[in-house]
Amino acid sequence: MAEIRLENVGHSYDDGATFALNPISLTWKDGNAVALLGPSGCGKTTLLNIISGLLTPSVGRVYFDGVDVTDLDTAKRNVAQVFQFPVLYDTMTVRQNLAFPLKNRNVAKDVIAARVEEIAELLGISKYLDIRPLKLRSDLQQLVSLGRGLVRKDVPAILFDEPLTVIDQNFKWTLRGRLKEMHNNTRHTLVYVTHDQTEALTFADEVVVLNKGDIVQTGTASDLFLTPQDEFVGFFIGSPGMNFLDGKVNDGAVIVGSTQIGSSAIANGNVRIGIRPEFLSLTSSGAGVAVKINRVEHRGGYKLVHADAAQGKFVAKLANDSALTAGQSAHLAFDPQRTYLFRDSKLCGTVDTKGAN
Ligand SMILES: Nc1ncnc2c1ncn2[C@@H]1O[C@H](COP(=O)(O)OP(=O)(O)OP(=O)(O)O)[C@@H](O)[C@H]1O
Repeated sequence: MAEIRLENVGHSYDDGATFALNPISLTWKDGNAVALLGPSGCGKTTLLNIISGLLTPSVGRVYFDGVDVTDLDTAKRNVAQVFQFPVLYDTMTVRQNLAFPLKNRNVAKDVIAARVEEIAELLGISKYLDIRPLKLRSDLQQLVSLGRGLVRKDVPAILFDEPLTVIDQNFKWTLRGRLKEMHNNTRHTLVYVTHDQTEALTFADEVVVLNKGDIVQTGTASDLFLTPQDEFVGFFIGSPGMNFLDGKVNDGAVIVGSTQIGSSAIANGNVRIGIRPEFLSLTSSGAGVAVKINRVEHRGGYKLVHADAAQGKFVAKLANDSALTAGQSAHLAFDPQRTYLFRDSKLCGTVDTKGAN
């Protein structure tokens, strides 16, 4: 396994007129599981293909364990890859498909046999080992594809491009758990592209959030959830995402409408106040910003309350025993320790409880 380092790597598909991936520098530690997360078109696959060698970057250099591999093709980089859809040989059985990457490298027969059994067990496909893959459902075929990616232990990295797209929703949970367990045991360097935040957050040690060709934040699941550095991350991570209300800072006081919600040392001026639906409270009487409830959504274990304040629309995630109903007025209170201030989309400060009313 290898440390992967990118130095000022960027890519343009139109000779520099626009960049699908703006130049970035980063280092992923040997043995880490990294997820590349972002909406469609943000540059995830471009970045993955640059690492695999399918794409030569327009600028910058790629290093595996300090060795410059920028000009090496995929085969020479020796990485394992799993794509969105199955890539298998139908002239071979599942067992032979799984064995192929090892056989190709002259691994001893008994070692291959044991490893194939181990991977099949991990993926729950042991009973299909002697069948040809095209006889299987597409999700089972994709499991075989995953197995082919996972079977070798001597690769610098395993690269996954949305590998669970065709897998049944319920089995995805199981499989993610098994992949995580496998990673804990083997500490392969894994790079995993997904647009699904649950997949990224449950799987990866480190999540890289991309938007419009830029890395907007890199962090653990809780970094991204609790301290988004950018409004995009606040909104993109979480279900529903972070709320943003218009506010201002005036001589240290953080104010929404006419309510002081706390204090902050940042300069006077307008701010966007970011707070997650989990950390808002709504009461039918008392202090706080005046709001009107629009809609109450029952979600089984909790309620989502959609409301309007003069400073913006927002959603609060409340316990099932909340008695608030659509059409009524309410008061919004903030958890200052979980409230963040943004300017020009970037995090610029936090809120102190001092002065809150
Ligand atoms: N071969 C190509 N030629 C021209 N433009 C491309 C090519 N591949 C990707 N792009 C463009 O580059 C940008 C980034 O695409 P990329 O596939 O890396 O994004 P992505 O985040 O992986 O999206 P998706 O989740 O939809 O695959 C997009 O605007 C896309 O249209």
